[in-house]
Amino acid sequence: MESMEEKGERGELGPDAIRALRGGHSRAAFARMLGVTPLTVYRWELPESAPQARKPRGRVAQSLRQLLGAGGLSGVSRLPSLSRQPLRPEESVRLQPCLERLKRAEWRAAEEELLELGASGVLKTPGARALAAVGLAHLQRWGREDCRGAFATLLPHLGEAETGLLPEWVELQVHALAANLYASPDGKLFDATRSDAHVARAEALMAEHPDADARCLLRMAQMAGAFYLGEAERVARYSGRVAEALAGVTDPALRLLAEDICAHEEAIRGEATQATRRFREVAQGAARLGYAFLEARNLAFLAQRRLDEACEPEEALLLVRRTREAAYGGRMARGFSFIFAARAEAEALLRLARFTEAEAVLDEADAVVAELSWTPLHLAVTRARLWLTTSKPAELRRLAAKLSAYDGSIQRSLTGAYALFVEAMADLSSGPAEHAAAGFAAAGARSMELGGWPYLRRECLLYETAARVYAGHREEGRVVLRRTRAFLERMPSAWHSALLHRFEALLLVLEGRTREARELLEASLGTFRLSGDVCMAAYTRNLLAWLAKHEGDPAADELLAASEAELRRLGGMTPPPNFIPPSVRPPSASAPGTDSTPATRLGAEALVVPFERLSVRGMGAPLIQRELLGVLEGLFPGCAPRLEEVDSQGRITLLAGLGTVPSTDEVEFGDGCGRRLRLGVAGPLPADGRALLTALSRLGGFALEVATLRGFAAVDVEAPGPNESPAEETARDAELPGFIAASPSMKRMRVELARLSASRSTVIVTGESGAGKEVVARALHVLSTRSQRPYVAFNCAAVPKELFEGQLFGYRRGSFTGAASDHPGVLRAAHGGTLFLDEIGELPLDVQPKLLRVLENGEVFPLGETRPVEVDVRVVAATHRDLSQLVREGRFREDLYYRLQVVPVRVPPLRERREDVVALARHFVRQLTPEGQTPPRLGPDALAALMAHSWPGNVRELRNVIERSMAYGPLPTVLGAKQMRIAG
Ligand SMILES: Nc1ncnc2c1ncn2[C@@H]1O[C@H](COP(=O)(O)OP(=O)(O)OP(=O)(O)O)[C@@H](O)[C@H]1O
Repeated sequence: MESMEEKGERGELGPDAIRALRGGHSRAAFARMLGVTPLTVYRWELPESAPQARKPRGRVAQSLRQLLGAGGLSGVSRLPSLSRQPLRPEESVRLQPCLERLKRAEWRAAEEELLELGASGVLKTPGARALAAVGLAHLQRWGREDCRGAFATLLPHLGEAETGLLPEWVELQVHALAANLYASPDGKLFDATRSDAHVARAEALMAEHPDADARCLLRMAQMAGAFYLGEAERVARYSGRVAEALAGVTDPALRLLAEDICAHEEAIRGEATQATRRFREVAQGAARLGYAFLEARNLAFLAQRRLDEACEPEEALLLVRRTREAAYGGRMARGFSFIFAARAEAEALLRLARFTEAEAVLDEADAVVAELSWTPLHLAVTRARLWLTTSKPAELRRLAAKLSAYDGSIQRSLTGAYALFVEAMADLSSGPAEHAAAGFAAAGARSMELGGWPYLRRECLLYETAARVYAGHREEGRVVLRRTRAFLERMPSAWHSALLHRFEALLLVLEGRTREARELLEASLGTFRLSGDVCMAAYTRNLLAWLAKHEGDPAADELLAASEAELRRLGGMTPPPNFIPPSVRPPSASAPGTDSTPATRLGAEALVVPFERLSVRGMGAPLIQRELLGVLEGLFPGCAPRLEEVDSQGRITLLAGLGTVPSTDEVEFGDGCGRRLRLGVAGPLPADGRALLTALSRLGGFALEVATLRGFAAVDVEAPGPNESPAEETARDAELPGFIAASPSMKRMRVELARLSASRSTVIVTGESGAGKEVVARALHVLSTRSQRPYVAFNCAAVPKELFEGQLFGYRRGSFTGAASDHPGVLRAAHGGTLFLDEIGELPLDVQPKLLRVLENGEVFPLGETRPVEVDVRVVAATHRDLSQLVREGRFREDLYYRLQVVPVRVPPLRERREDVVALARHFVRQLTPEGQTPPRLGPDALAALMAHSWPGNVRELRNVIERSMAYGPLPTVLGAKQMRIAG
């Protein structure tokens, strides 16, 4: 027998050689390795005399000869690189635009083009077909959240990647995507080992083919793998790597996706405030890019976060609706985002006591969970709360059993910890409270063992406090209470704090401190009532009625009857038998030493409840404002309180309360972030009323300051500008990409600017230096029907007086010494478009009548011309000076002054619109980060420093500060206050 080497040398590729080469491989596998069909291999192996027999030719023959030379396939796991077929030029040309579309999240167009390409037969090489499949699978996974569809698309090409048939850079793409698909939130697909194997293969290829986008995809796969395995520490580690990998990513859709991953990691770590900001930013970025999946997903998370901040449930429902709209618009499959949106929706419905609807929403989401073979843990807390409220212990036990029986691959251990939690909820509902307390403690401890899952821990701590109280464990109750409080300090949530107040009140009753208990219950009731939590408000009222009975209040029976009727009316919300601890039952069962005299409500005591209500951590600004008014109404019934904002010109905007009744007493205060507010009441106040009003306004001011500094959503994606729908606002953002408007006043202005789009009227923009007058002028142009025509800016302060006229109106050659050629002048240069005349106050007196003529007749008289020239220009003028003062001083013509005042627009100084500070700072950080690098984050100390500064130089000063802070050395990951060096 001839050896392989001998055959290789002779280069003979007869049937025997082929069969020997194929060895133990099937024809199909061998064919796949070579990129030919099994039929071709069959023909090679036919006796040479057979009519169908063929011989290998060309490049394939070359590879086979090489293989022969190398001693055959044995020991070769992949074919030598020659068997990798490069893409043909025409294939690359056709594929490139589709891949570019994917980067811009233009899923629909990309899909159509890729499918068309596939069907057209243009893609001949396996590499091109695989690349098209990667594109399709990518958009299915990250455009539609359809992991299964993506997997089905990619699967046929995984084999090709295994056999080394694809060009290496294409193989890398296949492995990167496969790593992510095996780390997907679909229990049927999830396989961390396979995901890791693909990561390893891709890493090996990346040594030769560095690819920043693929690297980021791999880090995302690792982070997702760790998350779905429920390994909190690894999640943190890999998320840091995602953040690092972000640096080189150029693909905008991928960047957003990676940002979203980082936000999730922050949320998992319990850095809720920071996460909220990121969710909001990603949702906005996604809306701008038209990236429905990310928008939907982040809106769902925002809804959940807003519920933590005790927003009104209706607001959360609105966000959920927007999530669904985005998902629908993006033709998304029902997956991860659907489940999270449903959870927020059910939570909001529960607060509105719409129990049946909440249950239906959860059932629907559960069906999706089952379809995806996903862990049921993410709906467990909401479910448990619902069944605790509606007293369904049997259902709770069934849920606990379901959770502990879960044997899927996603977050199995964590699901077990949730099972313990739900079991404890069942005990709280009907079993012994001691068991419940021990159960919550065990579930909390388990969450810590698993690396610390703060959301589960928060629930465990909170309900353990309640259980300890019901079990009559005073000492342990205090200890857990302290722990829960400390936890909520780190992870503020207004809603959970209000609930904790309620449980704390029960503990106080147990300790015989009923008056303090009442105060806490009232504070908690205030928060629930104002935030529209019908359900919790009803429970708290019921406790207050019990307390009244306990205190021997003659009206208690009536109160109790009314409260129980309310609970029944709300859908059978009878408190479970042990819901009221024995110590709160009538006096016979009360603890010794109980203060049984009705609470007196005089002097300092009157402030306890208001102070408690206004100092709940984690409230957003709107809730604080309403709390402030609610507290005033409680203290001075019928006083018609109202809260207004006063700008630097003394203009008033009503923020809350009724604006119809004139105030008889009012105090002004700051919100610590540059805004002046005014709290007013109508009607006579008691003797110390004004002092009380002042003290409350101060406290309200602090609460607002904290809320703003922490970034609790006062103004954000869900708060559109006046008369503007969220969709319109998003559209406006897209139209004016560099125009930052986060504050209500700037949002209002943006709407007004758009309304002026079709008008030709002259606009005068006033405002302090650096406030953004030119930015407004440009925005006017961009939004106007003239946007496709020229925009010309002319600074009246920068041109010597003698050249002024010529520059503005133009001149003919020779019309004055030095006029060597014709000059059209800026007015004619702006024909059809917009002329921005900056520093109009510097316009020389003798030029003023000529400009007036242009404004009145649309006629320009260039120097040296005998006839006027018609121009169609919209003039936008700007000044930081007081033009009326210049008129009084005779330095500005009155007629021109009035002509300019047709449409005045005032840009407020930055100190009057604090909400813009952080948004602008982030915008500048992004703008000033060199291409290809990751913009640093602004650290909390930097944010606080930015918010505290008064910005006399306005936006320009802010931009300079950011520029300076980024000017030295390599960019840090986080920009701190130290780098800012804001002038004092
Ligand atoms: N709303 C905004 N969004 C983004 N950037 C802004 C905004 N407002 C101002 N800026 C930036 O701040 C800087 C100053 O703005 P601008 O030049 O428009 O101020 P100005 O009021 O015209 O100043 P001056 O009175 O000194 O001419 C510019 O870099 C501008 O890009």
